Amino acid sequence: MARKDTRPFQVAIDGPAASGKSTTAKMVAQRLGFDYIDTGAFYRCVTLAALSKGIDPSKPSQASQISNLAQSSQIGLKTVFSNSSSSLPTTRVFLDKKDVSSDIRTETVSKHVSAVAAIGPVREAVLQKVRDMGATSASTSQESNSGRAGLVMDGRDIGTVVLPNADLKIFLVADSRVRAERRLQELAKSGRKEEGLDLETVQKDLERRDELDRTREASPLRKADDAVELDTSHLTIEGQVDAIVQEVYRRQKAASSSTSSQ
Ligand SMILES: Nc1ncnc2c1ncn2[C@@H]1O[C@H](COP(=O)(O)OP(=O)(O)O)[C@@H](O)[C@H]1O
Ligand SMILES: Nc1ccn([C@@H]2O[C@H](COP(=O)(O)OP(=O)(O)O)[C@@H](O)[C@H]2O)c(=O)n1
Repeated sequence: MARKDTRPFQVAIDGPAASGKSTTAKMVAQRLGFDYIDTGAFYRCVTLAALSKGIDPSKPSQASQISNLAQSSQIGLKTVFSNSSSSLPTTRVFLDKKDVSSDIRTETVSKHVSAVAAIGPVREAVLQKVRDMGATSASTSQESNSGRAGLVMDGRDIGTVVLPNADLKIFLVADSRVRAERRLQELAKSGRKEEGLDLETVQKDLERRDELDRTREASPLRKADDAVELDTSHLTIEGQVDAIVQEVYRRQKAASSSTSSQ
């Protein structure tokens, strides 16, 4: 799609759970000098806020309390990029000023987050917060390698709802067994693996969450018509990052030659 204005180059990355979205998005942002927003972290924060108040997100009667929490919670993200292209950027997540980066990644939060994200008013509140953050980052973005600022956002509805005019939309997929193996390994490595948690359970939970995300009424998980699908099952992280970075360069070049020929 040719770009009509000078707004930052936008990359939207969507896909099912543990398909590699946030790792890839962060590394793409680092390579290009773009900003990064992890929208899943917002839904995880609302879920954590509800659970810590003793609210059970699986009960539909609690939806309005959870929606109020989504509105009133203050959510912040801080991504620290590295100068070395081989080291992974880290994102710290703050809920009402408290660092909850680790607390929002537990299996308990993962188990409940899709029910929370299916509540319409919760999505409206999160969408507003994400748009506000996107607008702030657009004005403070680093200059990209190609002299342009940009933004990478990942989630479930970025290409369809949050950034419907994104310059590049990627839909990341991977076999659910492979995704479960990667998620289990990640939990073990970070010390967040709960006692007795096995591969079957992780795979079933990812599949259950994907089903909820795909079938909900409000902004379901789906590939945007103009998204490029990338299957990461047999790719390395570097391979998938490189494929996206090359596509950004290709589109930037095409957009600047179409502007200069006008
Ligand atoms: N191509 C890949 N090969 C091996 N591991 C990968 C690959 N892509 C992602 N991962 C790992 O899979 C796990 C899940 O990736 P993550 O980026 O958190 O996914 P998502 O944001 O889609 O949930 C992470 O531990 C990440 O390092
Ligand atoms: N844009 C988004 C991002 C996440 N979500 C919800 O938030 C949950 C957690 O997102 P996440 O990106 O942190 O999940 P993982 O793929 O990392 O497990 C998803 O399962 C969705 O239910 C959403 O509905 N819309």
